[in-house]
Amino acid sequence: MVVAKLDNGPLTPVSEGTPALDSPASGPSARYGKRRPYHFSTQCVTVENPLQKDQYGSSSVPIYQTATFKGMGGEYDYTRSGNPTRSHLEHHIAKISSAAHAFVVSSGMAALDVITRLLKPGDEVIAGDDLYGGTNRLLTYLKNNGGITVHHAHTTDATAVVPYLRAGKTAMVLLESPTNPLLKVVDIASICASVRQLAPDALVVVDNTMMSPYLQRPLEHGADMVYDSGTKYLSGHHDLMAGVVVCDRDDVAQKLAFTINAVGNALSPFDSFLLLRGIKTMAIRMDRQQSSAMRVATYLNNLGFKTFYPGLPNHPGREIHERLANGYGAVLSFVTGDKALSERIVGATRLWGISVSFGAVNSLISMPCLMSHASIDAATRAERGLPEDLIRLCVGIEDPADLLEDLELALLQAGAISSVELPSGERRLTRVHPDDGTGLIGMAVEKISGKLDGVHLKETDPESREWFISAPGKVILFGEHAVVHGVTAIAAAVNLRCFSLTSPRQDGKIGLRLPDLGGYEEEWVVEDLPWEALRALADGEPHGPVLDEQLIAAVTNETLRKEKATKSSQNAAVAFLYLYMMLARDDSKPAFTFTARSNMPISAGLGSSAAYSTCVASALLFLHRRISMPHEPAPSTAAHGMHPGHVHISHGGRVAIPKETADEINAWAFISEKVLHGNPSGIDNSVAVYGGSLAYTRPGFARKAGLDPLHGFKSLRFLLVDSKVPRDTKSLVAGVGKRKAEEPDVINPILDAIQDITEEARRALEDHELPRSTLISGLGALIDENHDHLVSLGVSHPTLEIIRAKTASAPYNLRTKLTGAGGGGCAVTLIPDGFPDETLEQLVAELREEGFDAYATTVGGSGMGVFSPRSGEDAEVISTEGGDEQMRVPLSKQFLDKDKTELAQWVEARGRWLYV
Ligand SMILES: Nc1ncnc2c1ncn2[C@@H]1O[C@H](COP(=O)(O)OP(=O)(O)O)[C@@H](O)[C@H]1O
Ligand SMILES: C[C@@](O)(CCOP(=O)(O)O)CC(=O)O
Repeated sequence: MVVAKLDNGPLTPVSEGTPALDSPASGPSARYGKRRPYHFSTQCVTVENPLQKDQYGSSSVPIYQTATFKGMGGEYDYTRSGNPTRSHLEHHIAKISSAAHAFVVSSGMAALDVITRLLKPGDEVIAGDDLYGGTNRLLTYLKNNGGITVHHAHTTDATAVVPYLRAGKTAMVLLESPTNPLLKVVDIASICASVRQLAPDALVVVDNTMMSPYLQRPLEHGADMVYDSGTKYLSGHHDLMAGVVVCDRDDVAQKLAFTINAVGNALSPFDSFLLLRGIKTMAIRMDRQQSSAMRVATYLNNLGFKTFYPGLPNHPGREIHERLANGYGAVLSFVTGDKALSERIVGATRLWGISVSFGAVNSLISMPCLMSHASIDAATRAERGLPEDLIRLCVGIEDPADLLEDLELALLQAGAISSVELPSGERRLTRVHPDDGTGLIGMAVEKISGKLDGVHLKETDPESREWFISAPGKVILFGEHAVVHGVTAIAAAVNLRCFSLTSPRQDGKIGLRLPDLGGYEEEWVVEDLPWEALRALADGEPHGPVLDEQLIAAVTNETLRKEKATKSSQNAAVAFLYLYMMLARDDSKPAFTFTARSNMPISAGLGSSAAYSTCVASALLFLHRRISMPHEPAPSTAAHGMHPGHVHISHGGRVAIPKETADEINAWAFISEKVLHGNPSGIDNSVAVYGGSLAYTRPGFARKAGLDPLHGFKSLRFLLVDSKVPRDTKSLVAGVGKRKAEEPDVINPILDAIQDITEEARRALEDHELPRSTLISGLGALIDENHDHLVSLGVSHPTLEIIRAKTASAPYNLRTKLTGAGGGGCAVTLIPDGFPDETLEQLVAELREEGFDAYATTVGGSGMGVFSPRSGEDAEVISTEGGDEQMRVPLSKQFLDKDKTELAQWVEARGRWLYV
């Protein structure tokens, strides 16, 4: 065959005798006398087969979605053996590949399977040493089970195959160029010449997936067969799996056709249609992909990362590649010098998807040793020179500016580069070389302050680790609203919680991710925060009762400058920034991302804001080193020798955080609540921090203030019903306050009556002699009474009354009141002992039918909790393709992606939590 150099120019016409001839192969240059073949991109879109004209002239090839064809002696009888949609596709692929024959099967590996079935026991195969993991796996299988001998040669050196070539023995030479993932170039033409000379019967097979027929056509360099994973560039959209085999030799084609029919792995009609559709845009996609890939490779190379891409001037195989191919493709890889650093980079990208495979319109990032090549064992990977820290980038068609920016932010965030502001005001990016691992975390953090003052973090420093913190929501049984004005309230922690994760970053920024609030995500450069507005607290100085309005205004301004903020996300961000700044110390302003997710309804009266505030306060106090977290309690040891041993009575981590630490957290959670609510009583954050159940009286009023744990509460069952009517605690609390000021004679007696209720309830709950049935019926009556007072305070809502009526109706006969701020939100229903489960289920179902959500809850559980996973250990290893391609998903991504219903169980199962 003629060796055609494409240069985007005319294609070599398909070889003589090919069934693939059709009219669109020749183009519109008749005005110059002789018609010339169309260019490649034109060939891609002109799908026409003169031997298979459509009866209706449909301009797109129809999907013959049928297994069988009627009649006898027709062209098609059974789709395993042949199908018109697939025939069109095969004809088209043969045409654009300038091949005599093309076959399409169900995946790239299926293509290789069909090809290797040409081998028989005793045959020898020579393969490269930088092979795709799946290819390696199949060859190993054949070696162990098929009597095939496999030699791995360093094919980058064309002469390396020569010692293995044995006439009559070598049956197949398997090549790939450039190799995946190291982008090594193999001189296919020169190896083909050696094979012809030394083992003329051997078939040279080339995996051309990295290039596609657009950029490289190995048949033209002497190969016998070429296969592609059609899942990649040919289809381009990662919405199908396919494999393609092309060849010129009729005898080989016959054998391939036999195998495909015999094993039944030909591509289905629908996937054939999709692949045909994808091919039409292949050239235009790949043009964009490879020009962006060149920019990305140049960028990384200029930063000093060892980058593998045949288009780079320093690539050792560039000259050979340019002889063989018409472009450099869109896959490149680079090393960072540190596996953990590479994992952080991969985890920090957002636009680049973490995924195996390549060739699609979306850009992907992966670590081959953990993913596509994980099926090659670590020792073999090392032997073949596959670096464990290698990152592979597969460039898509997004705007290259976005891709570069996302990569740059990830490199910064991971600590692979630092951005330094020069005296001129310009920013310079510098590669940060990984540490040599002398107990330091393995990264240098250069502060973005204009001078390069490297700061090393130790693994033991809280800022260098990830931390989970969680806090419960609450149910107020008696006394909401009144508690703001000094009345005692009774509340308990519920088994719904807010969970947060702090992940360190190295780019001098703090990030806030609140997926529950419309996916709010923002970040701030720490140095650029409005520090001039801060009146810093002296060491140990408490915050004081009033918020610093100047700082509130300054941080509010910071959040206003950001897009996408709603009122609630903005409030949450203001609380976060206010605490961050108030708690910061001059010498340490840690950079990290704080992500919070909650499995309770937000703004429904269950204290989501206090649970969030507790997470924020704990994380910030801790990362600013205002508090320290306790060590895990030592396990029990048996007496041995002179040592008496030590008993550790298992408490599941409870009561491990000392009271002084909890008090400090509570004080700051209250400050965050003030930012969110204006005038909170402090009951919500107290429950979120201390857990359990308690009677709470706010300080500053006539009654004795305090926080007393209650015990009887724990054994009570409740149903929480969310009316789903949104409301705003701040304005409801302010509304009652206003009425109290305007109509004290009406409101004060109501508040006193509520105090009587809470005192009565408390006495009953603490009276252990009281018969259980008397307790339950008494509490039911108090619930009704308290609710009526809340109605008088003007904080009920028609939906809450509907819920009350429903739960009070037969056969349920239950007592319900609003809980929390009211105005919508949740109602709480007391479930007496022995209430049948089926009846409760029926009630829940009926409430759901009416559009409400219901949660059966246990109360009185743990308060705030903390847990730090060991770095790196917790990256989840999940199997992807075929069961043994693995990928490690960074903890922060897992946390973000977990389904809400599984969140609590997943987070709590990460390890040993310590609770207040
Ligand atoms: N999971 C969360 N993520 C971020 N902010 C939260 C979260 N939960 C609550 N908040 C903050 O708390 C506010 C809700 O407070 P509020 O209306 O009092 O409801 P609740 O009765 O649930 O405490 C939200 O608007 C938001 O500012
Ligand atoms: C109304 C009030 O008593 C409870 C507020 O609870 P919530 O925000 O609705 O969860 C106010 C308070 O105690 O701060």
